[in-house]
Amino acid sequence: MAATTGSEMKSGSFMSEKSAKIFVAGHRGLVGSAIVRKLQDQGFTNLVLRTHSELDLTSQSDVESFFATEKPVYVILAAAKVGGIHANNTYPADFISVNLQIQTNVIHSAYTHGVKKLLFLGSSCIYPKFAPQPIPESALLTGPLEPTNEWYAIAKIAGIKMCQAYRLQHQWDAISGMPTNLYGPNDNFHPENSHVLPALMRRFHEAKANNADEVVVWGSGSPLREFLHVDDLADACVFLMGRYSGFEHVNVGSGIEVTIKELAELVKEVVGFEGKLVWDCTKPDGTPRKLMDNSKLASLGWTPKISMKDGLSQTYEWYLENVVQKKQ
Ligand SMILES: NC(=O)C1=CN([C@@H]2O[C@H](COP(=O)(O)OP(=O)(O)OC[C@H]3O[C@@H](n4cnc5c(N)ncnc54)[C@H](OP(=O)(O)O)[C@@H]3O)[C@@H](O)[C@H]2O)C=CC1
Ligand SMILES: C[C@H]1O[C@H](OP(=O)(O)OP(=O)(O)OC[C@H]2O[C@@H](n3cnc4c(=O)[nH]c(N)nc43)[C@H](O)[C@@H]2O)[C@@H](O)[C@@H](O)C1=O
Repeated sequence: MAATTGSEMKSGSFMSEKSAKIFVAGHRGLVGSAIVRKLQDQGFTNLVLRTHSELDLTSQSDVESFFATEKPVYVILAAAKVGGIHANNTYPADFISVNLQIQTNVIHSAYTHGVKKLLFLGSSCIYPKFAPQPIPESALLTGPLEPTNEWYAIAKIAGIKMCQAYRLQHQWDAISGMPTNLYGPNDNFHPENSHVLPALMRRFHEAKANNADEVVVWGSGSPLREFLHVDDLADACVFLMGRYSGFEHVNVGSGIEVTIKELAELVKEVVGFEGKLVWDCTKPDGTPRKLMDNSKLASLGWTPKISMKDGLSQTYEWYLENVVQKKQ
């Protein structure tokens, strides 16, 4: 069989089909909600959305009936079991099984029911723990994974491979984007299960409100992480839907890399906490560094716009208005 991988870049019709039915899976999450805002800003009028309780994407029969009935033309898959280092490390069975089920059901039913194009979202944790930095797309499957999130990473790698397999066998336009660590409105601010940025924002906020002297931060503070505002990611997703039809997944990063210690100092300043930091070295550091090589996406014509300073202030304002004030 000839390997039909699709053109690396073509100007698809997506951007001109403003009334085409688009299923954004996971539309109430950090990423899905940002994608909905971006699509609406760009004039897309026919979004089909389902909450988790309306459609459980782990149910193959429910997903199948949904696609048979709704017949979306485009799909953006931003529904997944997601969490930070502690959640990934504590619930490995959930992270591998739920993600494999959601993505397998959605990708297969989307193909079967004639969806024109699908975007699958993975994560920078798909790359080997000691990948070359910045990490090019070609580093996939070249070495062992970071143990704290290998179960989630294996599911995400399977998602990329499923898109590639359907492209090869059926010439179907399924693409994959690999975002770096994200933050922004509608993030998960759970004290243990969230990612580092929302976890610290909440912890500093609560410490300030309670006049605490210190805040505990996990690990050694030395790991490096790259952060991208979710509105930039959403912009990149719409860009990829309109402009990319290649076989290989595409990294989506910011190039903005800080140590966890620097991040803690930045969040502390934005929140206005004046006490000290205490490091809990019983907690895992995870991968030492995972900076994406963004040159592929940049060469297609996309670059991020939101600075970390603006992104952090905007996210803290959102947190105050939408989490803190709603609790009062
Ligand atoms: N956050 C980050 O830093 C990063 C995220 N990503 C990727 O982006 C995508 C979205 O992540 P993010 O927005 O952060 O995650 P969130 O947890 O914020 O949102 C996930 C969404 O998926 C929905 N969902 C989960 N399970 C099911 C299910 N069984 N049936 C239906 N819906 C379900 C959730 O609904 P409900 O809340 O009702 O359960 C929620 O709306 C994921 O693929 C993730 O891997 C990639 C890199 C970094
Ligand atoms: C996006 C990516 O996110 C996950 O990987 P991660 O980047 O390691 O995730 P994280 O944000 O939880 O931690 C980043 C760093 O920060 C430190 N850290 C300090 N203090 C807190 C803290 O309070 N909470 C958390 N969560 N981490 C803390 C923590 O010890 C670590 O060194 C994947 O599992 C997977 O979900 C994935 O793909």
